[in-house]
Amino acid sequence: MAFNFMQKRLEKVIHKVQSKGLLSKENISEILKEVKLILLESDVNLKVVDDFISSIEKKAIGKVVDTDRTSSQEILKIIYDELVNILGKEAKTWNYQSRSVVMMVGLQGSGKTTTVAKLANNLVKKQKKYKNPLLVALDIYRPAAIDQLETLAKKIDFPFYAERNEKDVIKIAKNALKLADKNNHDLIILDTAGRLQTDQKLMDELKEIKKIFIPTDIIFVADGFSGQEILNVAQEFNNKLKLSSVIVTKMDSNAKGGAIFSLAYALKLSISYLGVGEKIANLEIFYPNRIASRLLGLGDIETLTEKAQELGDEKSQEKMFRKMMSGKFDLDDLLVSMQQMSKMGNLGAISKLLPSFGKLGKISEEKINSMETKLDIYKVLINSMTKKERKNPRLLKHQKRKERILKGSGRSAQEYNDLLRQFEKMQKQIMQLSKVLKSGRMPDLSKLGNGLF
Ligand SMILES: Nc1nc2c(ncn2[C@@H]2O[C@H](COP(=O)(O)OP(=O)(O)OP(=O)(O)O)[C@@H](O)[C@H]2O)c(=O)[nH]1
Repeated sequence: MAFNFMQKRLEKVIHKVQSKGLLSKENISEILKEVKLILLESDVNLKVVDDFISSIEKKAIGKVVDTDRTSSQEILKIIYDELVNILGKEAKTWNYQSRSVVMMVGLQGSGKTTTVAKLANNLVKKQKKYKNPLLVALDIYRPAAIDQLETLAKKIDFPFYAERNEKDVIKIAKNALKLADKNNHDLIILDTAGRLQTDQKLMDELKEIKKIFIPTDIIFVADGFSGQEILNVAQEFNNKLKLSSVIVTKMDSNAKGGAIFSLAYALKLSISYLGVGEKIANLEIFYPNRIASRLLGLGDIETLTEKAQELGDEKSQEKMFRKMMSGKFDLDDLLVSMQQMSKMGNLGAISKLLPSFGKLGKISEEKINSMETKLDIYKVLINSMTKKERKNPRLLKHQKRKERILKGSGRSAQEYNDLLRQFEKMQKQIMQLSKVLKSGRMPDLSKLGNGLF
């Protein structure tokens, strides 16, 4: 999960701040020392950390001097604002043109080829900004890169251009541009070979490609695992090519993500997206305010809401709600809900978007893992039931049916009974909620969600 390393540590400090209520000058200095250490351990550049801490210090200590002590909420707000400031203030809006040419550059293995497909998919299928994309393979030095891009292009059903026997990249680039003009491609994404910023010949090649295509965007792809050295690398690429933004990849793994702070603050480069997995859909727009909120354990309800909205159209959600309220919620509906939840990501990832100070946020990692396991078992059991049984859960009390389902699913009688018990409990809660809603009283939402686990 993105920023796991930093988030876990920062959350602890923030809890400490919250538990104090009022803070003295000494309290603040102590807290800032801890924050500084966390950022340094996360590979954030020293100069960036120093600027960040001294800016908070000035604002926070100023408040204490005015009032003798100041509230933890005010200090939290100052830390949050400074985080947003460091991360780039606002999300980078996409530079939409009637025809966009995007050039992906960076070190070897940073994730360029994967990101070409992810970005094309995001801009065409998700954001619907373009209709006719073309993915161009300009990495002739690693032959597998061409196959890799071709496979990805096929997966998303997008046109792809490569010349497997041509050794001159510039020729390929010129031919690709001719094809793009002929076929009116409105989004052209170039996958260039990974290279060191010190390799003059290859850096000149990028400049040549730039001259041919005159790209609207030159995106530097940085590996989230990068340490301090990424600053010099990006600086060199920026000097030679003038970068438009950065995409930081592998933020789903244990990458510390310190590079993001350094690139955004020290080089003033905008971070446009984060790569959060190997799948094509695993690309997230980078919103500085949402990331700051997540880092401080304040959750990211906006992203959670967006994920939920992506799951289904309003009509089908309303249909499901009506079904629930009329007491007709069956095991088929439960299966659909569980499948939709899996589409949002695993429960661990979802829980990271919730504020950690609320009831839900306090769920431990073990509990989340056990919930995940239970959901998987329930899915297997429901999949072994007939349509009729899912619609009429009462049939599931029959011994013969139970034996058949257990045999088919390979699960135990205890797990089967557990599913039925939890489902009944959930149905009762839904009925109670439905009565309360119909009576116009305010429902006690804290009791909801206890049903399944
Ligand atoms: N977990 C994870 N893996 C990623 C992500 N992005 C890329 N990868 C993986 O990182 C590895 C390298 O990615 P590529 O797309 O081949 O990198 P590249 O920059 O094109 O590599 P070169 O062509 O050698 O320069 C692959 O195994 C990808 O699946 C990401 O966001 N998360």
